[in-house]
Order: sequence, then structure tokens, then C-alpha cells
Amino acid sequence: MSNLYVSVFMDNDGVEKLEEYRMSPGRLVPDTKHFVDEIDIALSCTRFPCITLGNSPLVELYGGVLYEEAEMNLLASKTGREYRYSGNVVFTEHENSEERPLLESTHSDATFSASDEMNLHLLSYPSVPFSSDSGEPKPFTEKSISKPAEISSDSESILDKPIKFLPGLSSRCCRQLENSGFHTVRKLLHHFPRTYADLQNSRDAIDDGQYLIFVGTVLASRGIKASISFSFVEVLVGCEFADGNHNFDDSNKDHSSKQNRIVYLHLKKYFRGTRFTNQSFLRSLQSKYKEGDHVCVSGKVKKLQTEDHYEMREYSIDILDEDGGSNPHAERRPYPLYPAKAGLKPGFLRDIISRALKVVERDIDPIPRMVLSEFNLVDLRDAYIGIHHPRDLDEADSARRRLIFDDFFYLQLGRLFQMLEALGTQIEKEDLLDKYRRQGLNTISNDDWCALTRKFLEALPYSLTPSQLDAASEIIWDLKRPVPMNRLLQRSYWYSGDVGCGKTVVAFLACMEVIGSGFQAAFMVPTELLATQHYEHLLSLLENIKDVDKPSIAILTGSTASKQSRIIRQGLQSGEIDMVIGTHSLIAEKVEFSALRIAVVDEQQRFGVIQRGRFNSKQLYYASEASKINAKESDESANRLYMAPHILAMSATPIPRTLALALYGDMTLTQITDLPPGRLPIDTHVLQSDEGGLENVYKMMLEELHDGGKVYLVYPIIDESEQLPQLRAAAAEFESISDRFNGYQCGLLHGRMKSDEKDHTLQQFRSGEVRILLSTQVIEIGVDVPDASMMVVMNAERFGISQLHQLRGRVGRGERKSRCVLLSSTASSVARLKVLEKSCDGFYLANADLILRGPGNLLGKKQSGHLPEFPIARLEIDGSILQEAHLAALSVLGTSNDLQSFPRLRAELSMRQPLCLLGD
Ligand SMILES: Nc1ncnc2c1ncn2[C@@H]1O[C@H](COP(=O)(O)OP(=O)(O)OP(=O)(O)O)[C@@H](O)[C@H]1O
Repeated sequence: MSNLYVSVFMDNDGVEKLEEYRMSPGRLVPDTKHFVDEIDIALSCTRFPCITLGNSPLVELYGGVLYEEAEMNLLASKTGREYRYSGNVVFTEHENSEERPLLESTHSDATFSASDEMNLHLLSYPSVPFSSDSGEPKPFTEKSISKPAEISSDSESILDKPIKFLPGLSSRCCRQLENSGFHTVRKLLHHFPRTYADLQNSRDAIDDGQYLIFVGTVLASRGIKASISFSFVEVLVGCEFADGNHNFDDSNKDHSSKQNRIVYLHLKKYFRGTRFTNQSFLRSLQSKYKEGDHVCVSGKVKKLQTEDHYEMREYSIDILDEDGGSNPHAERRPYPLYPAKAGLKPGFLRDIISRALKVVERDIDPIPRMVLSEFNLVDLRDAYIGIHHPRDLDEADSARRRLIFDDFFYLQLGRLFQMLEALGTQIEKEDLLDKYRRQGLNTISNDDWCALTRKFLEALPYSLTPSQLDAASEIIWDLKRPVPMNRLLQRSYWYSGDVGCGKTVVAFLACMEVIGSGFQAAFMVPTELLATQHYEHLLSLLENIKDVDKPSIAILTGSTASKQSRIIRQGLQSGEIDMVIGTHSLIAEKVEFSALRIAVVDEQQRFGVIQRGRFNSKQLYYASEASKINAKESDESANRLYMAPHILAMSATPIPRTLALALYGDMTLTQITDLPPGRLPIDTHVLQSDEGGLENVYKMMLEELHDGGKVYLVYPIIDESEQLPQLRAAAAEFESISDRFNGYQCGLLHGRMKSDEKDHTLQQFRSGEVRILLSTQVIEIGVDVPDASMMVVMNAERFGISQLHQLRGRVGRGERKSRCVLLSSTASSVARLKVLEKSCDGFYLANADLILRGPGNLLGKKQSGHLPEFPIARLEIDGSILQEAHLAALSVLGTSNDLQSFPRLRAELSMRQPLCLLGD
């Protein structure tokens, strides 16, 4: 992680806020609080310049910005009371008696504000408290500071102890933490860093805003009362960057020498409130770091005007042991950056979390050792330390993996545990576990497929790829089981490739198997366009079949005429129709099946969970005539009579919701890991759509058309918009494109067209009658015209990266070399879009999208709706951990169905939040 990147997102310090105020003359009423904050700092900086040593040059102040203000402030303070800030005293008398400023804070904010106040209550326990009245140390009362946790006295894990069990927290501080949702130690430890700053050793150039790490020697320290209610502490640390020996005491030494460069760090903390101007308080802070102490400092640097002098207001400082070891930042560790939460500042949270880590015992891990070693997981305590105080990014990564594993594991465990509990006999339990174990091995050879399926396979115009065959065998194995299948078919997470891996034919094979066994199939797609495409595709494949009865196939969508629709419904109810392809009309109340055995849900993420569930919950399944007869003959068939249909969901882009469904333990994954042969990578170009750019693209289109290709022109809108004049519109450009490409027929496709018009246009494009198809993003989902060879996306900046990737997948589906041109109307978007030139890996692009959209999600991505929240898992890339967690849960439950052999695991499971079940 580059420093540049990190620094962009850090809080500004007070000086910048002042500048902001100065630069906005239109602002009539200043934000008095900030104003006063800044004035206080400016004032103190002016009246108390940085520590200087011997006769070394005066250390000048922050980048000049403050001079003017500071001088003005100083004058003001000399002439009147304007800046004698007295109103905002932090503690009331009552509070004083209960809570005291304590001395070991490493809080990281420049000035002391309401929430910083708590930082001062954080002490390593015990410490020396101060009375506000006398300045004399006064013993803590039980009321003021909690005792060190009596952690391991009972069986409850420290993780689930209330936050007050952390040593040294004042009751006020506990309250604040609780109000912000940190009720337990676990909640606190699960507040993960949003990213890490890469602490650089600063031998090279030191730039403003960098997070750096230094090892040096304390040269001086002072605590200053700057005004009646404002104080600060400054520690001066000298760091030598050279091989020679430099004596810090020798202040006359030429410190600018290239060989013996010394960098001076002025660590400053500011306090507001009369209580903190107390001399004893300031003296004790001052004496905390003594001259000659060997220290490690890490944090954000700000250049001062004097060469080699830097100010740090956000920092951590640790006194190094004699041997220089055992301090968290000494070894250039990644520096955790936390998100603020409910008003609690990141620096404060960092302190409390460090404190919590110290009380976590070694033996807190409920997951059995055997599972940890089998899946190569770090111990839970190490994971907490690794995520909060990693030695390096690899350690953070292992920690993250372990914590994600936990999220997935307990969900899987809970779900499977519930399912096992519901079963009566041991045999049933074993059978269930068996179903989920080693899914990859559960395949059925195509010799054992039914005759219809085999004939269908033989009649295909191409051979299936090995992974298509494996996927079909795996699914057909499931179809032969007496337990309803709930399976997701998608392309593999891990291979780099585009969409179009050939799922449809695999699903067709599954449907054939069911039909060949005397049942019915339903195939639900999100758009009418796709329904027609699949319907026609299937009919064309069936045409080649010989020597078996061909199944009867129907199409049912919202546009099907009502008379036709009634006939189809009757056919489904009577069993005359074997398979229906359609949109969500298939799950309408009045659609009944005679013997529905499989429901395929294509592009399933487009359907709500509830819609998909309708296949399960409604009276869609009745036994076929054949199975009714069989039912009388065997118990097994009798069970089948009442079985819910198998569900085969398909997704081109696995998305979080999809994977979350998979988390529920009863949805299994089948992955296609290769592409049909002969596919060539798509050449992608990102261009700006100025005059020249557009002309170039039109030239490329013409070449493509001359060569016999077909072109998609994708527009963000249908008609021109007055509000967004920069956007090109499909309908508006139809004429001009037709004129320009005279001799090549153009077609128009968009969402406002009637269904049959859309089908007709797509059909024309497919047949080659239309060579240029102007469309909106309606083609994004599933449209398959294998010989379409070029796509131009207008105003590409209006689309998300993943969406563009999905659109681009409409070309390159055949053996012809294809290209995709993304035209951006703004120069600034070109860089963002360039990522598509480099990669055609959907997961990589989803990630890039996430990072481009902002750093807030670097470590975590929250889910919405009914789904559980995974604080750090990124479901689109953590699929392999999900699989491992699934196997681990099976392994544990295989050893002990009721978890009696793993009491801690059982306890942990019950501690975790109740499983949240999906919408329906
Ligand atoms: N084994 C194969 N060999 C050659 N072509 C194939 C093979 N399997 C599928 N195809 C063809 O590849 C194209 C893409 O297949 P399909 O539409 O099933 O992909 P998909 O996985 O559903 O893609 P998407 O999710 O992007 O729509 C189709 O034209 C299909 O006929």
C-alpha cells in the first residue's frame, strides 16, 4: 500500500481546517469551535516555538500557513481576552471526581476535543492519578477505574466479557464504548483496521503526510501550559540516518551532512481544558520520555520549515527495550488505520484495541486443533494479534483468512447442525453428510445417463469441454438422489476468462435427464429476450436428435397471448408439456405442473430470493403418472412423490448474494473451469470520444463490417436527454449511423420495445440481416450471438466496471477474433476504464471496481438485507475459504453429529448470533 494512497484518506489536522476557513470568504459565521482550536494551536506555536537544541537554528512553524493567523492571534491575546478560551472546559466538577486525565495515552489527534477526552482516561493500569485541586496524586477509587480483568476465573471466554473487563477504563469511557456498539471484548476486537499504512524507513525523501517509522533517541521533552485552558506536550526525538556514529548531544555537529543526517521529530499533543494545564499533569507527561531514551516512533509526518525538522501529531511512541525488541512498531510493521465509529476516533480505538489484545489469553480458540492444522489456520489469538498488530502484510493476510474462515465456518456449522438435528436416524444423518462431502467426487458416468440425455449429447454440434462434462455428471448424480438438489452452476472463481463458458447446455442436459425419467423441467430467465433465445436454441439442438421421443417444449412469458398461455398452463398441468422456458411468469400462482422435477434459474442474481423460493414452496410438484404407478410399488418412489423440485441456479458473475446463499450449507457449487475451444481473447481499447476518437472508431467498425463481422453499438440511454446533453442516445443516433454505414442494415434494440419487436431485431442480427445493432444495456444479460465480433460502448464512463465486463462478454463468444471499444466522453474517466484493457478476469475487475470506488471497503464489505454481515470477508473473492469452511464443518459434524465431543465449539456456536434465514 503506498503512502500516497493512504495519506489521501486521513483526517486533516487542525491547521488544514484553519486554512479551509481562511480560504472561504463567503462563510459569514465561522465554526467557532474549530476557529478557537486553531487559534489555540497557532497561539501556542507562536509563543512557544519548537524545542531547539544548543545553538541549532530556530525551528520554524508549519508551512507558513499559520504565521499570519498566529501573529494576529498573538496580538489579540496581548490586547484583550478574545482568545482566552474559557468556555469549553471539558469536565464538570462532578466528572472530575470520577474521571481523571491519565498519562499513558498515545492518542493521535492534534487537539483535544470531546471524544479525545476519553483518551486521557485510558491508562495502563495502575497509573498515577492527579487531583484537579491540589495536583497531588490521589489513589483511584473502584468507581473510577475498573479493576484488571479477572479473566480466566470462569469458563466464559474473555471475548464475551463486557467491555468493562478491560483494565483501566473509566466508567465514562466504558459507557461511550458501549454506546458505540462495543459491548464486549469480541466486538472491540472485531473492529478491524480498514487498511494498513506501510511504515517506511525514512532514509529516502520524507514527504508530508507519509506514515513513517523512526528509531531514535529522546533529546528533550516539555509540557507547556499555553493558556488558561490550553496545554501541550512536545517530545523531541533525534533519528540518525547514517553508518557513522553521531552523538546527539553534540548539537553543533553539521547535521546536514549527507553521511550523518539527523532528522528531528517534534511529537506534539495538545490538550484543552483547565484540568490539563495542571502543572503536575504536565510535568508527569514531560518526564514520561527521558532524555536518552531509545524510542521507536511511527505515524504521520508533517514537514516544518526548518530543514530536517518534522512535526508529528498522530503518532505512536514506544520506548525500546535494551535489546531493542518486543515493541509493536519497531520492526517496520504495517500501521493499522481504523475506521472511526459512532464518534470514536481511530486513534482512540487503536489504543483500546491494543489494550484488549493484551488480555486475550492463548487458550481461547474453540476450533479444534485438528481443524486448524488441516486447513492451515492460525490460532484465534494469533489471528486477533495478526489483524491488529501484524508483523507484515502476510501475517495480516493469514489473520484475515482465519477470521473470514470463522464467519463462514460457524454459519455452515450452524446450518448443518440444524439439519442434522432435524433428522431422526443415524443413517439419515450419515446420508446427509455424505451428500455434502467431497462434492467433486459425486459424478455419474454418461453411460448411466438416460437415453434422451445421451442422444442430446451426441447430437450437439460441438463436444463438451471436460469441465462441462464434469459439471453435467455432477448435477445428474444429484438429480438421481432422493434429496432435493440446491446447486449453483457458475464459472470458476479462479480462472481468468470472460463470460460465455457454456452453462446453458449443461443445464439443458440436466433438464433432458429429468424429462427422460418421466418428469418435467422449468427454465426461468430474467428477460423475455433471453427466454426466446434459449427456447430457439433448445429447439435447434433438439432438431438433430434421432431415435428417441423428442420432448415437448413451450415458452411462457408476460407477452404470451392469454389464450396461448392458458393452453400452455393446461399442458403443464396435464403433463403433456415436458419443459417450459419462461420469465417469472413461471412462478405465477396459476401455473401448476404435473411432475416438476427441476427448476433451472438462469442469471439467478436477477431474481429475488423469494421469487426463487417459490419453486420450492408452491405446489409445483406432483408425481408423474409413471411415478404414481411406481409409488405403489416402492417406498422410495412414494418419497419422491412429495419431493420438492431440484433447483439449479446459474450465474455468470458470482455475486455476494449468490455466495451468501451458498453459505447456508445446502447450496452446493459446481464450477466450470474452462472455456469452449477456439475462443480468442477480446482486444479492448479505451478511447476518448472527441472528434478524432469517434472517427477512428467508425473506421474500425467499417473494417470489421467489410471483414464480415457484426457490431454492437451500446448506448447509455434510448432518447436524448436535456438534462444530460453529453449522453449519446440509441434511438437518436439510429438515423445518422444508418446513413454513415450505408449498405449495412442497422437494428435498434431497447427496453421500451415490445417483446416481439425485440425478438425480431435480435433474430435479424443473429441471422446477419442486421449487421449493426444499436442497443441499450438490455443485451447485457445472456444475449448470445456467437459471431458478433465488435462492440462499441458510448459514454462508457456511465457504466460500472463489472457491468462493462458483462457487456463485453457479448462478443468473443465464437471463434472470430473480437474487439471492444470503450468510448469515454471525459478524459478523467479514461484511467478508470483502462483496467478493462488489462484484464478480462471478472473477479479482478470486481476488485478493481471496489478499490476505485473507495478505500472504505478495502478489508470489508457489508452485505445488506436479510444476509448476515461479514466484517472482513469479500464474498466475491473469498470463495475458496467458504469451501474450506464447508468441508471443516462437515468434518467436525462427521466426528460428532451433536457436537458433544466439542463442547467449546458448541458453546461458541450458541454464542454467535442466531442464524438469519433468508427472506422466505
Ligand atoms: N463445448 C462447447 N464448444 C463450443 N461452443 C460451445 C460449447 N459450449 C457452449 N458453446 C457455445 O458457447 C456460447 C456461450 O454459451 P452459453 O450461452 O451457454 O454461455 P454462458 O455460460 O451462459 O454465458 P453467459 O453467462 O455469459 O451468458 C454459446 O453460443 C454456446 O453454443
